[in-house]
Amino acid sequence: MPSIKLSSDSNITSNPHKFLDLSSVTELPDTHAWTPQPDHECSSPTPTPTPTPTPSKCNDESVPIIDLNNENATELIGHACRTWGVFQIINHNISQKLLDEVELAGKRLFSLPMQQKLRAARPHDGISGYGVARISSFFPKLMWSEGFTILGSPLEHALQLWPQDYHKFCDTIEKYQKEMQKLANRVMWLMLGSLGITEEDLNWAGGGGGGGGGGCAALQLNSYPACPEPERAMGLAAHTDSTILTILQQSNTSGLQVTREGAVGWITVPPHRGALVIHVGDLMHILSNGLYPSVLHRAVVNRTRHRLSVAYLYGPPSSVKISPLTKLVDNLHPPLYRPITWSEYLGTKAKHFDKALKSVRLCAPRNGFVDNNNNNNNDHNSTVKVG
Ligand SMILES: C=C1C[C@]23C[C@H]1CC[C@H]2[C@@]12CCC[C@@](C)(C(=O)O1)[C@H]2[C@@H]3C(=O)O
Ligand SMILES: O=C(O)CCC(=O)C(=O)O
Ligand SMILES: [Fe+2]
Repeated sequence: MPSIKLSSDSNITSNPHKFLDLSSVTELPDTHAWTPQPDHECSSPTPTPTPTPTPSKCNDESVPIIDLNNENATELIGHACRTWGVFQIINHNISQKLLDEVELAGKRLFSLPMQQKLRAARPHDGISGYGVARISSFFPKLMWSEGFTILGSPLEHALQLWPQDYHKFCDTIEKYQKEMQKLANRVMWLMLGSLGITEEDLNWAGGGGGGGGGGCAALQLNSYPACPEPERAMGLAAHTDSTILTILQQSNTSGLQVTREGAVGWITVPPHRGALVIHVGDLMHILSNGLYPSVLHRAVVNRTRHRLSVAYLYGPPSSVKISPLTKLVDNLHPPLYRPITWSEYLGTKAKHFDKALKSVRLCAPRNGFVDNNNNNNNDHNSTVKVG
């Protein structure tokens, strides 16, 4: 498991003392008042999610739901990645019991008194622990959420939060990390398989057999308390994930919204009990040489319901340089991105946020014009150390 440390010159601030105890606030403070957001479908409670979602082919309106037992899963996933950059999966073999347990562990954590949570506050130059969203510094207003990031072992944080009774949290998180690692590796190989990529083309990723070899990950617990004025608040501002892929578990309250090229506005991803959402991340976009878009997404909040989400942010091992896969590159399709490690990319994201991908780009096709001049970014100072 990795240890990721932000270097001190990072642009990301993580001052936990900005924290209001959101669950006790009855009026939206100015610090959290965003201008009203279009497509904020958040003022009415979500009905209980449907127990058995119907797998669908891609259509224009809703994010596809893909049954991993479907014999055409590879093609369906490939199509969803090209057209949406996001899809939901069912029959993924993660037990409902484990999904419920991790949700409960998150609820237990966020319902602790603020003083206790602050004992595990994310250090100013760090990545793991309790804090506001890392991307907060790029926005003038604060988000209506609190987060907890775990890298590798949860033990240190569990001891800070529950000095006597840390076992329960650790057991659940460790079991979840193990299962998610296998699933992330399997889904990654389904995504790559549909591009014709085989094990010989990618030697760090440990094959698609579900052994889980290769990647590193961060686990992010997000809590969105009920909000007195949801249409003026923002749970988690629009972003793409700096990952190969992200596995997102959302509790039974909707809030996740995505965009899709060609579609107008935000599209809600409805929660389905037992289904997991998969996001194509920026590093998969690079690997696929731009064939798979990384999905722009955000989380909105709700007037009456508390919402919890758990994101398993999956990336490559620290020393691996990620670049467009050789098989996808030829004279007609030059590499669009320069090689970059996950740590370097996290540093770039911390500095440039939504311009991060662009800053790694080699050639921007403009009316067929190839432009190699915007590779001006070495970002050595903002490298994030992984491993
Ligand atoms: C491995 C990762 C990926 C991180 C940074 C680091 C740990 C925490 C992740 C998130 C989780 C919440 C959204 C995000 C945008 C954020 O603010 O923190 C993510 C970010 C990224 O995907 O860039
Ligand atoms: O809460 C959600 O639905 C989104 C969370 C998310 O985007 C993240 O943790 O990266
Ligand atoms: Fe995200």
